[in-house]
Amino acid sequence: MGEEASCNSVSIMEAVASNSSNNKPPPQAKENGRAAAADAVAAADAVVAPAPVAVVDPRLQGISDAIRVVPHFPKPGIMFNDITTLLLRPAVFKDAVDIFLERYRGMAIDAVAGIEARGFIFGPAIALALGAKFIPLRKPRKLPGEKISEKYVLEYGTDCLEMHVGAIEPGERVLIVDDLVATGGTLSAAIRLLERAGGNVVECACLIGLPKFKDFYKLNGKPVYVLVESRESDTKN
Ligand SMILES: O=P(O)(O)OC[C@H]1O[C@H](OP(=O)(O)OP(=O)(O)O)[C@H](O)[C@@H]1O
Ligand SMILES: Nc1ncnc2[nH]cnc12
Repeated sequence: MGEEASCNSVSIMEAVASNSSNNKPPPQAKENGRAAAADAVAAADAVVAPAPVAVVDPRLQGISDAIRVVPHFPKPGIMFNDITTLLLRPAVFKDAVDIFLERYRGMAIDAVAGIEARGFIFGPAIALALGAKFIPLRKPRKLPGEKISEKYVLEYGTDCLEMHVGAIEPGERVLIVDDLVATGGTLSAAIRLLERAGGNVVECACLIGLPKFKDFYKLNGKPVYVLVESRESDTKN
């Protein structure tokens, strides 16, 4: 993959949403004999709708370049996207957090839920800057108090997430943070946990999304905001 191709200019979910919404007449319009009218509306839309403009944030390329790709880790066939190399570059680490803050300031986020382990690196920085509480979603047998659990399937195995009862109040607006979405199994479990406790999941935010899963970037009806696509090879680190 070329370096230019490795960055998204906006979230993948936003692109999916715009493809699937107002650009075409609904199918039932054709079925009930209003095909010509619907086509005319579509044609008018095509004339007046502004062409999408790809505004590429220059920080995204730096973020993509700072992530190391380790082939065949933790098992053969997995191209592991390692964010620890990004953490060694404070300016790039800050860029990533800043981009999330630019998106979520003003969205009345009450809580940031971080997924163990790598969501614990980005989530608290975002929570503190937003003035929101931080909720750790932990792997099994780590939380001492009363908890609820959700199992899920991973690219390379199965796992479970747990959350303390009482961490979220019903109706609170939650942002879920992790480093990477691959199958979406982990984020889906996190969404289920928070919703079972009455949380209002506003969005999920990840640094990296694997391109082969990009059509799935709406999970349990919740948008997933991704900064960069994963790189499948590594030439820089
Ligand atoms: O979209 P998915 O297919 O569910 O995969 C994404 C998850 O996998 C990784 O964590 P991992 O389970 O490897 O745990 P770790 O961070 O504790 O190493 C990553 O940090 C995400 O949490
Ligand atoms: N390819 C990958 N790189 C890093 N973390 C992951 N979690 C699931 N798939 C992954």
